[in-house]
Amino acid sequence: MKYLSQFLFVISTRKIDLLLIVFFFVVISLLDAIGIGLIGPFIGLAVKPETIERSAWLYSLYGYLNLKSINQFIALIGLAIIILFYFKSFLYYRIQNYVLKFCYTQQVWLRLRMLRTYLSLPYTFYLKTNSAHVIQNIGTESANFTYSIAVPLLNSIANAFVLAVILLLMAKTDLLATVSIFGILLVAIVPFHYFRHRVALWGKEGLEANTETIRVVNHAIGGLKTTKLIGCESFFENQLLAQANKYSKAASLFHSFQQLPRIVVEALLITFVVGFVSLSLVIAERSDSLVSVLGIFAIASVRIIPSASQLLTCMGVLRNNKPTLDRIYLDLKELETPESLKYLGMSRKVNSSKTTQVHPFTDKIVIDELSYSYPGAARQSLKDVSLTIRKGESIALIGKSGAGKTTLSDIFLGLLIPESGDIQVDGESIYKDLRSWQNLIGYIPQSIFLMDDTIERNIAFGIPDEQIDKQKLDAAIKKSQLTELIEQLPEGVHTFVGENGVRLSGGQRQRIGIARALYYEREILVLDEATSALDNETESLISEALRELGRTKTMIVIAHRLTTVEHCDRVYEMSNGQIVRSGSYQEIVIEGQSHDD
Ligand SMILES: Nc1ncnc2c1ncn2[C@@H]1O[C@H](COP(=O)(O)OP(=O)(O)OP(=O)(O)O)[C@@H](O)[C@H]1O
Repeated sequence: MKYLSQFLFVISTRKIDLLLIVFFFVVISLLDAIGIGLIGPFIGLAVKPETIERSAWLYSLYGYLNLKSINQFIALIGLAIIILFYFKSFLYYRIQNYVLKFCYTQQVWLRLRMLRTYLSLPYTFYLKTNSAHVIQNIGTESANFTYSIAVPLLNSIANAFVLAVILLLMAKTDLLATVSIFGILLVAIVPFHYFRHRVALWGKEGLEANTETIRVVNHAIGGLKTTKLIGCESFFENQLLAQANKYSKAASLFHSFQQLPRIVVEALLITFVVGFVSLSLVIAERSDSLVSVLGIFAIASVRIIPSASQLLTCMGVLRNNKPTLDRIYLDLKELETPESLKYLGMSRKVNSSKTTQVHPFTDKIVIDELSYSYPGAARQSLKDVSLTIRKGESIALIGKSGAGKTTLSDIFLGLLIPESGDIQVDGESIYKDLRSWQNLIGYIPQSIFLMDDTIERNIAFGIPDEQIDKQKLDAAIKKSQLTELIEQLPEGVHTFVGENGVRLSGGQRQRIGIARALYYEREILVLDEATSALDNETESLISEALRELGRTKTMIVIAHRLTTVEHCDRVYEMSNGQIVRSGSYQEIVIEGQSHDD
C-alpha cells in the first residue's frame, strides 16, 4: 500500500488514466490467452471432425452454411481463426504501444520534474550532495522508474485481476481443483515473501554501486590531467572494479532469483497433478473423475502459469527497485517546492518568464552586518560584514586564502542566505525578491563553466539559437577582447570549445566568461578573479576588459593579484571573516605594502 501511495505521488497523471492503463493490461492478458487457447480446440476438431456434433451452435452453423463436407467447414473455421489471430495481434500491438507510450511519457515528466526540483534547490544542497546522485536520478533512475516500477506495477495489478477472474471461473467447474491451485500459488509465494528483504537489499546495493561508479568516473575523467600525470589510473580502475563487482553480484543474484517464479510454480503444479493422479489411482482406484480435473489443470498450465509467474516476477522486480522508488519519492517529497511544481501544466515547452523581472537599482547597495556559518561548520566564516557600494563604483575584496571573500560574494549573489544581516538595494532588502535581484547581476567565476558547445552558445548561455541577439553578441565579444581570437578560428563563433573549454586557454576561457556577463547586460558584475597565473599579455587583455567594464558597471572584484584592483574605487581587506581595512588602492595596497616592509 505504501508502495502504491509513493508510486501515485511520483507519477504525474490522473488516477482515471491509470485505471484505463490497468484495464488495457487486462485486455492484453486476455488477448494472450485467446491466442494460445484457440489453437488447441482447432487441432482437436481437425483430428476428430465428428466432435463438431457435440457443440450445438457449431453444428447448426455447419448446417446453415450448407457446405459440401465437414472438412470444408473446419477449413473455414481455420480461416476465421487466422483472421481473428491477426486482428488480435494488431490489437495487442496497438494496446502495448499505447501502454508503453504512457509509461515512457511518465519518464519524460519525471525527468523534467526532477531537474526542476534540483535546479530550484538552494546552493547549500550542493555543498553536501554529490552531483553523481543528481545525475543518476535524472539519467538512469527515472528510466528505471518506468520499466522497473511503472510497467511491472501496472502489469501486476492486471495479472492479479486476470488470475482472480480465471480462478473464479474455474471454481464454478471444480471447486476442489481450484482451491488446490490457489493453495499451490500461495505456497509459491512463500519463498518470495521470505526473501523479500534480501531482494530489496540487492536493489539497494546495486543502486549505491551505480552512484559510486558515476562518482569514480567523474573523479578519474574530471581530473584527467592529474590522473595521467601522477599515473594513478589503476587507483581509479580498482575503485571502479570494486563497484562494478558489487553491482554485478547484486544484479546476478537478483536476475537468477527472477527465474524462480516460473520454475517454482511449474514444479508445484506438476507435483500436484502427478501426485493427484497417482493417489487417485492407488487410494480411490478411480480414473473417471480424473479427466475433468486434468482438463482444469490443462487450462491452468496455459493461462495460470504465465500469469502467476509473471505476477511473481513483477513483484520481485518491484521489491528489487523499491530503493529507486524510495530515492525518487524522498527527493521529490523533501525537496520539491511550489515553484518546481509549476510545470505540471504540462506544456510541451518550459516557459522562462521567471527571468524577466529586474530589481530597480539607481543609487546604492548596502551590505549590513552579514554573518554566515556553513552547515555543520564549527565557526563563522563571515562576521558582521558591512560595506556600501554606490552605483557605478568598483570595489575589490582582498585578503589571504580562507579570509571569507568567496563566502561574501556567494551571499551577495543570493546563493547563500546569511544567518543575520541584510543586503539592501536602494533601501529595499534583496530577500523580498531574490530572483529579480539576481537578474541585476552578472557573475564571472574563477573557473568559468563552459558547455561542450560553440563559443556563441557559451556566451549567450541558456538562450535558444533563434533568440540570440547578434548585435549584443558582437559587442560582448569586442569588449571582452575576444575579436582577434575568434577571427583566427576557421569556424569563428561557431567553433566548439570542447568539454569545459579544453580547446581554449585559461585566459580565453576567462574572457568568454566576461563576454557572457556582458551579453546579459547586467548592471552589477561580480568577478572572482582567476587564481591561475596568466601570461602578461592575457592578463593585460583581461585587465583592459575589466577597466572598460568598470567605467559603465558597478563591480565587485575578488582579487588574487593586486595589480588587477588598481582601477577600483575602494579596496576592502578581509581576514577571518571580517573586514579589517578599507580604503583606496593607494592606502591599502601601496601604503599597506610599505607598512609590511
Ligand atoms: N562548504 C563549506 N563548508 C564549510 N566551511 C567552508 C565551506 N566553504 C568555505 N568554508 C570555510 O569558510 C572560510 C572562508 O572561505 P572562503 O572560501 O570564503 O575564503 P576565500 O577568502 O574566498 O578563500 P580563497 O581566496 O582561497 O578562495 C574558510 O575557513 C573555509 O574553510
